[in-house]
Amino acid sequence: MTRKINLPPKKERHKLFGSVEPGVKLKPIEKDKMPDLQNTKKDFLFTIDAVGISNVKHPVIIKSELNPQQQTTIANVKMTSKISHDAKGTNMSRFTEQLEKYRQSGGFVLTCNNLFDFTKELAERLKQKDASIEMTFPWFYERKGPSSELIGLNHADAKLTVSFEEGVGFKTSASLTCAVTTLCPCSKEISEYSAHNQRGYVTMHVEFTDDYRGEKDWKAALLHAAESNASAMIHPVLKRPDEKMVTETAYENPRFVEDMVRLVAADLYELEFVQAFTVECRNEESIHLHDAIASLSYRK
Ligand SMILES: Nc1nc2c(ncn2[C@@H]2O[C@H](COP(=O)(O)OP(=O)(O)OP(=O)(O)O)[C@@H](O)[C@H]2O)c(=O)[nH]1
Repeated sequence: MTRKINLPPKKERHKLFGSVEPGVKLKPIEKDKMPDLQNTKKDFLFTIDAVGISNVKHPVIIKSELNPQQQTTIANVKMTSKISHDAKGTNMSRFTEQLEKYRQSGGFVLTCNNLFDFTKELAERLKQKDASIEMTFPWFYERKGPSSELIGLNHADAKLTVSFEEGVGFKTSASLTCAVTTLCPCSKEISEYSAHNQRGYVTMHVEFTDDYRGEKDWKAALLHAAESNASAMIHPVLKRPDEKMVTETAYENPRFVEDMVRLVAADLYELEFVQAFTVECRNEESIHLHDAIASLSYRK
């Protein structure tokens, strides 16, 4: 039989588990009477390149050339600024205040112009000459089966970074990691039949040209650069006719990890809004426990 419990009131329950009455409090409770340690001015020896907050989860609205053309996703946000050697600390609360301002104005929309305004205002709010924001988020896009045209959602990991510095201007960069299929050319060449294949992850880091304002959707462009050069694309929904096409397409387009980074680099080279790039490919080898990796960097 279940034991009947004589439940005390909540306050008593808290006491039972160790809560105590508040102690004597002598320190001021008014903001203007509190010491402001972080605003102490003295020679603190070193200038700090970046101080701020990271790992902030925040809903953001992103636009895309691919369907769905607008979506709300969760970004992991990092915001920083420099502080000079004569200031003890930054004002941490102002980073989240700035984020909240954008949320309350109808949601934080991740466009270049919005991030330019955001970083400039953040620098002003912090009374500093610079500010940066980095947004990492999953981006979802529709993918059709090649034969059935049945739609499902895929996603890639995206990162957009904007930095503002007084007298210098804005710097914008981005990264995208997406999954592809790669089929081993060596395996195809030496085997009587079949060829092993694997899921490859292509990561592209790009610096945008100074005049880029998001006219072309960088996410869709980077995704295309990776997928159009792979052995085959990854699909959420495949019926048998689709599966046959994907399998044969991979066999017709074998790729080493080296081939992948060079071919993707060629596409990024052709994108006018890209100033510099790094391409990495990591194949989760199906015939090994280890991964095969390659990377290259280029500045135009
Ligand atoms: N600078 C700094 N602040 C920190 C750190 N960790 C936590 N904080 C806290 O961030 C909180 C808010 O700081 P501020 O933004 O300077 O708060 P405030 O001075 O009341 O706000 P303002 O009126 O905007 O200047 C403080 O309670 C700090 O203790 C840290 O490592 N560095």
